[in-house]
Amino acid sequence: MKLTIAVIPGDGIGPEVTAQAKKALDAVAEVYDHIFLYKEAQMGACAIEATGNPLPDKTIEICKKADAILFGAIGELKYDNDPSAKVWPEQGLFQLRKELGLFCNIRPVKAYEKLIKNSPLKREVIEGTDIVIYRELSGGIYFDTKELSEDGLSAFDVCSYTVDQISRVTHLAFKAAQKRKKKVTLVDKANVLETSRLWRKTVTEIAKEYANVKLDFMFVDNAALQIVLNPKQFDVILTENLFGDIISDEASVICGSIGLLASSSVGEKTAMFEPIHGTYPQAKGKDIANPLGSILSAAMLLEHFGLQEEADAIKRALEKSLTLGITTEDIKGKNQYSASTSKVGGFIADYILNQEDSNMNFMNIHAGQSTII
Ligand SMILES: NC(=O)C1=CN([C@@H]2O[C@H](COP(=O)(O)OP(=O)(O)OC[C@H]3O[C@@H](n4cnc5c(N)ncnc54)[C@H](O)[C@@H]3O)[C@@H](O)[C@H]2O)C=CC1
Ligand SMILES: CC(C)CC(=O)C(=O)O
Ligand SMILES: [Mg+2]
Repeated sequence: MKLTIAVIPGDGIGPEVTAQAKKALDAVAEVYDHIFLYKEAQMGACAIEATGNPLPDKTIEICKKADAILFGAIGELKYDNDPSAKVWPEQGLFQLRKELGLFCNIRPVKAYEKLIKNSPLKREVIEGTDIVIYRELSGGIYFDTKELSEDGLSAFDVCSYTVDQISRVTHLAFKAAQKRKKKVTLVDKANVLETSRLWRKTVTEIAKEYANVKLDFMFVDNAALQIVLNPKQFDVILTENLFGDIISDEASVICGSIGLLASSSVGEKTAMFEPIHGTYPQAKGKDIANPLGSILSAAMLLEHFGLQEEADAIKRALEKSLTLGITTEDIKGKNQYSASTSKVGGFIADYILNQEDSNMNFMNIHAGQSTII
């Protein structure tokens, strides 16, 4: 298959982790005889520095022409800490999601056997957890009117949703549940918010079309508790933009690190693949960030095009890296045995290239070390 992939590395650790995802894709292309062409584009703080605009027109054009988009992360402390900034990196991401009509962000969360001991949660709580969060991505409080009063003493952000926005993501969530454990949990705040009441009404109606899927409801404050108390009760979580953003970061604790969580953002015409984390500015340029979320996002990209065998090859390589303990310091703690971002990415690419004979790569990576864990 020939695919043109727009690559937006972004800011902070974005370029470092995206480079590892590309290595994995290149290895897949070689082994499975595909052609992946990359078109790099700027977005975020780097784009502001270069052009004054967090989302240059050229980036939109490259993304619209591509078959899919691989995205790192955007954002920089300089802008986070300047409330009076006129333009900021995150605007680029939100505008791109809008331009491309990306309305559903899919975030799988699972407990990896090898990493259960790395989670601060107990084994018996998280073992076997397999959740997928369907986060609405085009509406809600992130997208509607926001204003600071002239005297600077008050501000508002409007949260709005339409039935159409709710319906399209709901259908995707129910279709996913049909192929899984047949349960959808709608996370909302319907005891307080009018938008949440519209969500409940709309989702309840749509649920009738999926008779084999059980629908239940949970208020978001309780969901934040239940995700760490009893995550195994969830199958598909369906929720609005802000709640999905927050509870998915929380759910990443189940995996052992947010650096492991991947996502796909889908629209009618295209899809973007991105780790769920941000730019982790403290790690920028240090080659210590976990690249697995970005690499798994590349696997989701392949799945999107029906390349399941290829996606599975990436996932097996990832599992092997966990088994061998070739992991970054967020997993292992900072010590002599933690591997760098590029070494983890290199191992995964080599493992795919060498048709899964890991021994040689393992020796290369750990040359001079007699033990690894
Ligand atoms: N999709 C995007 O581009 C996102 C961008 N951001 C932006 O990123 C910047 C930093 O935001 P934060 O709130 O600090 O969130 P963050 O996700 O960048 O980092 C939070 C914490 O998660 C951990 N972490 C994140 N990614 C990791 C990785 N790959 N490997 C190991 N550990 C990792 C680190 O402990 C870090 O301190 C801000 O400017 C924010 O706006 C935040 C979230 C998403
Ligand atoms: C730029 C961020 C506010 C977006 C975010 O946190 C996310 O989409 O997960
Ligand atoms: Mg987020």
